[in-house]
Amino acid sequence: MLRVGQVMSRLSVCLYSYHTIGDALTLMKEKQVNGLPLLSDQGHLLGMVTKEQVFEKGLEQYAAENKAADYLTTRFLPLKEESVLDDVWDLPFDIYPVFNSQEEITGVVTKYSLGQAYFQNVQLRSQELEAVFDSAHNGILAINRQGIITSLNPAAERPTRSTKEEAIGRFLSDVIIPTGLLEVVRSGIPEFGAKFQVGRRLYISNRTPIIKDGEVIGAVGVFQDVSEMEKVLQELQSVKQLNEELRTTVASSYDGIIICDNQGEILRCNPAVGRILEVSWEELLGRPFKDLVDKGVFQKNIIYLVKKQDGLVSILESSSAEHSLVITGNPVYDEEGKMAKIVINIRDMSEIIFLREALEESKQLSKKYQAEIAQMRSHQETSADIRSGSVIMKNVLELASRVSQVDSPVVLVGEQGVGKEEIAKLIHSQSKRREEPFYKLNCGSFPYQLLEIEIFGQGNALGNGKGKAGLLELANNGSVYLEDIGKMPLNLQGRLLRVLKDKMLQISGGKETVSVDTRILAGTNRPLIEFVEKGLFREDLYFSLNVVPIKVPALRERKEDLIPLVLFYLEQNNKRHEMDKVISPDAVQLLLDYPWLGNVREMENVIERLVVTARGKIISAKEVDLVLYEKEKSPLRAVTVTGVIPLKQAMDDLEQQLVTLAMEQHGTTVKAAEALGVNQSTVVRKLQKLKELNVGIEGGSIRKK
Ligand SMILES: Nc1ncnc2c1ncn2[C@@H]1O[C@H](COP(=O)(O)OP(=O)(O)OP(=O)(O)O)[C@@H](O)[C@H]1O
Repeated sequence: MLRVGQVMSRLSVCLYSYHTIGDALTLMKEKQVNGLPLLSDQGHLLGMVTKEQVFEKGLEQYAAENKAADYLTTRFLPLKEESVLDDVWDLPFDIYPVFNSQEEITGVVTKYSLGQAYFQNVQLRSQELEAVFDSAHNGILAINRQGIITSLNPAAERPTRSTKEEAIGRFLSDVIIPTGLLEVVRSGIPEFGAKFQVGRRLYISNRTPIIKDGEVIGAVGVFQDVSEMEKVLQELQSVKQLNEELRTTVASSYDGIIICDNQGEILRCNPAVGRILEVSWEELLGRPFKDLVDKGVFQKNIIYLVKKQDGLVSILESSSAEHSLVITGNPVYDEEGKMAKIVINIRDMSEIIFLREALEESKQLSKKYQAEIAQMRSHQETSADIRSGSVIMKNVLELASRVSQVDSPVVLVGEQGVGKEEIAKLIHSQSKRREEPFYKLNCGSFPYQLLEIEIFGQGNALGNGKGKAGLLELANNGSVYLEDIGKMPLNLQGRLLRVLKDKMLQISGGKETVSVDTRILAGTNRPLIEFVEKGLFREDLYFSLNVVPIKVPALRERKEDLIPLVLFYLEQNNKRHEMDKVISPDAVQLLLDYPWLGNVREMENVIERLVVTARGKIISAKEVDLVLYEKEKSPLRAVTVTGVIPLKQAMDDLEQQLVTLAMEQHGTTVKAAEALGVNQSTVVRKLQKLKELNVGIEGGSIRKK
C-alpha cells in the first residue's frame, strides 16, 4: 500500500516572516518544489507560499523584496506521511504540507505527484491481478448483468472450448453449456459445489454474484477440474470394496488363516483358527506366533521355517485335540523384494476325512433308496406262498381270507420276518382287487421328503412337467402295504387319514387333490397303540386304520410250523441250486430247539446256507450247530486276557481291534460309531490313526488275544 511519505518532496527548509518572495522563489527552485510552508516565529504553520499564488497576484505587483508572507495562502490541508495514497489522491488542493508522526513538518506534496503515483500504483496492481488471473489453476469466468462474458482466464478456455478472444463479449450460453451463472445473476444467490461435465472431464464450480452498491452487476464462476480426483476417489472406493471382500473371505474361510508380520507378530486371524486350535482367536492378535509353539499348540514354528527356506513351506502336524493339520506358510514380499508378511493356512484334515466319509455314506444311502424305490415301483408279485401246520397260523390265515372279501384297512402286527407281508399279499390276491396293482413301501427306511413323494406323489406346481404319481395313486383300485406304519412322520399321517376317510389324496407340492380308491394294508413290529401313547402316532388315524388288526405270531409260538417250513425251504433251495440235499433227524431236532428270533426270514437264510455249505448229501447236526451257534462261539465276542501287559498298551490294542471289527461288520463310520457308542468323528480319527500305524482296515488283519 503506497503512502504519502513515499511520494512527497522532503524539505530541510521552511519560510519565516523575514523571508522575501525572492528568497522563497529561489528556495523553491533549489528544492524543485512548487510551494513551501511558512512558519511563525514560534514554528507554527501559518500557510503555504506557492508559485501559483505569485502568478495569481499578478506580475505587475511583484517585487523580489516583497515579503513572502504577502503571498501566503491559508487554503491548504496538512497530510501525514503515513496517509494511504488511495485516501488522499483526489483531495481538492494543489499542494499539501506533510507532517511526520511527531507532528513535525517534513515536506510538501502536490496533487499532481499524488495523482501520478496513485495511477502508477493502480496500474501495477491491475497487472499483478491480471497475472494471477491468467495463471490461476482453476478456470475463472465472469459475466455482466446481461449474461455477456466479460472475463475469462486461460484455465477456463478448456471447459469452454474457446479462446479468451473468442469468448469475451459473447453471451454465456453460446460458449458453455452449464448456464448456472445466469441464474446466479438473476437470483443474486451464490451457488457452491455444483458439478458439471464437459466431454470426459468433470468440473466443480462455485458461482458468486458481483455486487456493486447493493446491486447485482454480474457473476463470477470459478471451476475446478476434478476428473483426476474423481478417478482417485473411485479407485479408493474399489480398494475399499476389495479390502472388505478380502476381509469377509478370510473371516468366512473354513480353513484357519493367520497373517503375521516378518517378525512373527500375529496381525490378523480368522474364527476358524479358534475352531481348529481350540483357542480364543481374538486373543491371538498382536501376540507373537512363537507363543503358540511355546504353548504346544504347534510343534514347529512355521514362521522360522518360511524365513529359513525363503519360500512356501507345508508341514503336517497333530494338534493337541488329536486333529491332523496341514499347515502352509506363504511369504508375501514387498516392492523391494523383502519378506513383509507370512500368511499361514491351517487345514484340519480330520474334518475333511470325516466329510468325505459322510459324503460317501450319503451316496451309498441314496443308491440304496434308488434301488428300493425301483424295486417297490415295479409291479409286485402278489401270489402268496404260505406254509403252515399250526392251528394258530391257520386261524390267522382264515381271518386274512375273510377280510380279503371286504375293503376295510388291515393292520398286521408281528415280529420281524413272521410273514406279515406275505399275509398282506394273500389278502390282496384273494380280494376283488386281485387284478389291480399291489405296492409295498417301508415307512421307516426313507427320509421324510422322499417318503412324502413316494407315497403321495409330487404335483406339477412348477408347471415343468415333472410331476410324479405316488404309490397311493399308482395303486388306485388296488392295494398298498405300508410296512412299519408306526414310523410314518406325523405330518404325513394326517394326509393318509384323508385317503382313508374321504378317499381324497392331496398331492405333495401343490393344492391338487385327486380321488383314489386304494386299500390300505399296514404292518408293524410293535403294537400301534404304543406309538399312540408316545405321541408318535395320531389317535384318529389309529382308530381308522386298526379296523381289523391281525396278530401274526412269532415262529417260536407255533412250533408245528417248523417242519413244514424246513421242508419247504429245503425243497426250494435244492431246486434253485440244483441239489438233492436231505437233513438228518438229529439236525432237524437242533432246528426245532432253536429259538428263531428272526422268525421265518432267519429260517429261510439258515436253510439256504445249510444247503449250499453242507459237504455231503446229508446235512448233519454238526453243520447245523455250526451255522446256528457260530456267532455265540466266536472268540471275538469277549475280551480274553492271557497275560499281564501295560494297561495303556492293552487299551490301545483293544481300541484298534474294536474299531477295525466295527468297520468290518458295519461298513460305514456312522454305523460303526453307533455300535461302539461313540461319535462318528471319534471313529474317523481313530481310523486315521490306524492308517498311519498301518494296522487299519486296509493295513492289516484283526489281532486277537
Ligand atoms: N408262512 C410262510 N411260509 C413261507 N414263507 C414265509 C412264511 N412266512 C414268511 N415267509 C417268508 O419269510 C420272509 C419274511 O416274511 P415277510 O417279509 O412277510 O415278513 P414280515 O413280517 O413282513 O417281516 P418284516 O416286518 O421284517 O418286514 C419272506 O421271504 C417270506 O416269503
